Amino acid sequence: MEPVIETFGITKKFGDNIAVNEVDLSVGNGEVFGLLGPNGAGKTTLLSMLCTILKPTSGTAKVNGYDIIRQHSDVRKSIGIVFQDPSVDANMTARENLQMHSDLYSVPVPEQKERIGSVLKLVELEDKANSFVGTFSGGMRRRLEIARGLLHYPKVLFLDEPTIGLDPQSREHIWDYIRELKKREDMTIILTTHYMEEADRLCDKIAIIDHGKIVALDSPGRLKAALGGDLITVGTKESLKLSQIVLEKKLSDRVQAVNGEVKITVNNALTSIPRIIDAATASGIYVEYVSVKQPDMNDVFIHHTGRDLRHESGAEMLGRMAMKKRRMR
Ligand SMILES: Nc1ncnc2c1ncn2[C@@H]1O[C@H](COP(=O)(O)OP(=O)(O)OP(=O)(O)O)[C@@H](O)[C@H]1O
Repeated sequence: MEPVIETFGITKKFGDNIAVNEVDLSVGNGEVFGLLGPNGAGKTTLLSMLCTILKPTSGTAKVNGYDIIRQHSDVRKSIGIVFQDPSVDANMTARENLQMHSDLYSVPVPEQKERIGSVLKLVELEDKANSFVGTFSGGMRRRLEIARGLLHYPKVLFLDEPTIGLDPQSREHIWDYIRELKKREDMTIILTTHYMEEADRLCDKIAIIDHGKIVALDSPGRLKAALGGDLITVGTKESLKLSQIVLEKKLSDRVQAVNGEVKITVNNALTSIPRIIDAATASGIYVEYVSVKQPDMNDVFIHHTGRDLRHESGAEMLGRMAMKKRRMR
């Protein structure tokens, strides 16, 4: 099967900073493909190059068979973009916003009314068609932006952090629309996220990106299975010291100390836990708690990047959103 997106050593440098570093990846038709990574990993930069908003420093990519450098206007016509930059006008109604975009993208006039009705229906905003966008909640605006990105029948939809800052219920709604789109319109969807649950539940494939490089790429199920075994989490103030002891005593060779916890992957937790606690006690380390589970996406992420994203505060998230919006202008 011919990939819908294919990148060839695509690279973007900002001065000495290599934001995207020789990335090769391919996305198949009809896939929901997630770029998952910590702040500054290069997700938005990669997406922006694929959308022809930014030009690569070297390498290139094909989107829908078109080269992003030589055939950028063909790429643009064949894709839908929903980025962080607020792209709907608060002083217009939902329908007026969509009407303006249809004209901009030359959606044939006889088809416009039906198309606008159909995208509004998809994001459940039909009854708000004539309301001013200024009165919409954050989630409703995001839904309208997605509807807008779909008006010209794109074959590929690019979504930059589609649910950032939304409450859990609005997030679930957006996930439903994305799933529906994939099913109904046979569309390929590529999105960036730093929400583990979003990547896990929504994406067919996930590329974990860190320091501009893809460090893992597979289906969520296979990424989790690759970690294997039981994951023991030990809470202690001396997580670094305990992780070294576990390694020295060969209790496991997969150990990471993150945020006051030690994550230890073992074949059998039942036999390993007493030995880990004995080793800790013998070294005078106080163990606050111990838990066991099968690895989830967050563990996959920690395994590949050495970082835990769950600890981002609301203020950090808002700061990041503001910075992104500034950069997109
Ligand atoms: N226009 C720009 N000028 C200079 N540096 C930039 C620009 N855009 C991005 N960068 C830098 O490139 C790197 C990758 O940024 P990018 O926004 O792609 O990361 P990201 O994974 O989307 O992160 P986040 O989730 O925080 O938005 C960062 O170090 C960032 O500071």
